[in-house]
Amino acid sequence: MTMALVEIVMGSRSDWPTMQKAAEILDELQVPYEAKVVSAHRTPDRLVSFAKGAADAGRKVIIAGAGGAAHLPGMIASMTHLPVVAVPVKSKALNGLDSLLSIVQMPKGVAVATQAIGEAGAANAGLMAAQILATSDDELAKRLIAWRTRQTEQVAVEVE
Ligand SMILES: Nc1c(C(=O)O)ncn1[C@@H]1O[C@H](COP(=O)(O)O)[C@@H](O)[C@H]1O
Repeated sequence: MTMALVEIVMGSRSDWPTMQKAAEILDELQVPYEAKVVSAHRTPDRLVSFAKGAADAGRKVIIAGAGGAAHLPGMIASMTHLPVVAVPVKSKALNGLDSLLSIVQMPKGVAVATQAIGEAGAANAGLMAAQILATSDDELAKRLIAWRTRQTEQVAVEVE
């Protein structure tokens, strides 16, 4: 069995349609991952055990998505040295601006790599996680370069 290198965590099952976009990119790049629901607010004990155990469990990067009062990515980052790539999920009430502002304004000393709001941000979170892993994995770096080349070719066809 291949060990998951990336953990995709989200505050609620309702975030999955967004966070699935990260999973799709990781699938395309053949990066093994797991996905689970963890909430700083609703399941605080589960959050602590996940965040404190993630490195020992073999994870190298954490992707964390949450909406509204989105404290999940920052709280995870406070309890692990692993890079946390964050996705502000688009909220119904405020279109994700609340999620973005909750996530992005981290205090100095605890870093979170915040992506754009919604599905594009989730896809880019998958790419960013792969790019981090590719710094020590030459085969993955080749797959990333090929992925980008295909994207460039696709755009070239579309604009012709
Ligand atoms: N922002 C957080 C956290 C957290 O940050 O710990 N836990 C759940 N949530 C968010 O609440 C929103 C609504 O959740 P429900 O759809 O379950 O009511 C979701 O976008 C989730 O990420």
